Amino acid sequence: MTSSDRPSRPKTRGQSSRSHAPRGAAPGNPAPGQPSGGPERGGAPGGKPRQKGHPPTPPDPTRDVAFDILCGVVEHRRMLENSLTRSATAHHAEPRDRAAAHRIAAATLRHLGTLRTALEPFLRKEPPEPVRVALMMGCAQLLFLQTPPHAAVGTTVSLLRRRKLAPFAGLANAVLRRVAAQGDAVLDGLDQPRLDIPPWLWSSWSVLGAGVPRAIARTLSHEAPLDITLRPGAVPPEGGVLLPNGSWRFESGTRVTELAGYEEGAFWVQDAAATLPARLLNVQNGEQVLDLCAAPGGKTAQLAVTGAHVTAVENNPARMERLIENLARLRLDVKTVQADATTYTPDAPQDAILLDAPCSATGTARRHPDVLWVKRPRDLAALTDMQDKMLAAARDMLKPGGRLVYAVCSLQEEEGPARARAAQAMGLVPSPFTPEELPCLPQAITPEGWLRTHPGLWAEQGGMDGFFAARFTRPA
Ligand SMILES: C[S@@+](CC[C@H](N)C(=O)[O-])C[C@H]1O[C@@H](n2cnc3c(N)ncnc32)[C@H](O)[C@@H]1O
Repeated sequence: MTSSDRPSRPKTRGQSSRSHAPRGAAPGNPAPGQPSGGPERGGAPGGKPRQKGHPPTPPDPTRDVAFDILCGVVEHRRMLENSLTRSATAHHAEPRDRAAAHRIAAATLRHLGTLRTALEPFLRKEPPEPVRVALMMGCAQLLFLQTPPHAAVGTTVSLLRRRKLAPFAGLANAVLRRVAAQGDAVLDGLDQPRLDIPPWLWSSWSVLGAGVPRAIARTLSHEAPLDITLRPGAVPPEGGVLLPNGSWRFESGTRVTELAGYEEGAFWVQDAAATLPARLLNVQNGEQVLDLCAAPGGKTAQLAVTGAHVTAVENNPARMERLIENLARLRLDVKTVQADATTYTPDAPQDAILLDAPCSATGTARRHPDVLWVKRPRDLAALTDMQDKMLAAARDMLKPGGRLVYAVCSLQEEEGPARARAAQAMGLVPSPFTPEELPCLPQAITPEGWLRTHPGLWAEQGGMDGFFAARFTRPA
């Protein structure tokens, strides 16, 4: 993380000096510490910790995996999913440990700027970054996950000891006990929405309208609900709410595999906003349709249920496997091709193409809060270059008069409006969307006839992912 991406911190630090070291010990945490950046009380002369006297720390794959994920994001800009798989294997984490680790890591990432700033008054010295990560993780459990204080404090202290950071166990004990004692008061006066979005993203979202960055940030502070798309005629599982676009929404934390009809292929997981680009391609029964960049296949499924002849192209073998599994569960007849969308040549020119291009995915930060802290402005150039190559390739795969919808789950200008203009410069003719085509969300159609959704829309129902889409035709 670069310093410019970090939320600004208050300059004054004084509360620690007014504080008193806590008395007593949390379970599994026998030595109360001191509220300073120094080593745990009882350290040997010369600053070396005395390890004697502490019982062995119990294994805790949940916190180990969450800590690895967070260090991966904060220190190495590694995506959450990559660290999750690697760390879960290393720590022999059971599925429920993985799920719990994901929940802790995601809550910490959703509130990363707030946690960093809230901890400042408790720290006299800057701790090493992994220690700060452990403190933020402990704090997130206390303030946002309602973990009982003894568990949040004790597990953080044990984690530091397991990770050869024992000299900071006392600091963690003291700081987290003080945070637990003060509770939500530690958040008083903090502009949480502003702190939890890196400044470069906040300012880049201002073009979406006054107040939009704040509306987005508010939605991103909550876990996203689960949305599904029903196949035509299927019975919706119980417990969902019907959204204006036809998606069914379930509470966050709902296990999709436990919903009635999952095994039978009655529905697929798809955010409400993600349903819009394929819908706006207006695919008809019998048309030849290409889905470029198809996995995991929500949009492929939408195209296939129309009765069109769909070919799904995906270059990533693991994601292709997932796409094939999903299509098999849904019993949908789709031709799948593992290929690079920039060089693939279809057997015949196509009636319609959906290009859901790889992108920064900043529109999906509700589900993937790591995106906020992993992506940098300089990552955009390689993505926009790839998007242009894909647009040019897609143009050449179309019949004269054929339709193309370009879509990205990004909120960034460079990947949205700028690419639509690039497509026009490549000879593609704009075919603007109209608000009448989208009566469920007319406010998402821009004056240019593009689709722009963001997480602040339908906020009272839990928001939606951010998407940009534009439609074109190939001239005759
Ligand atoms: C935004 S995701 C697609 C989501 C998908 N359309 C859906 O609705 O489920 C982009 C996909 O493009 C794939 N991809 C990236 N580069 C590609 C390339 N050169 N050729 C084909 N697929 C590519 C990625 O592996 C990823 O699965």
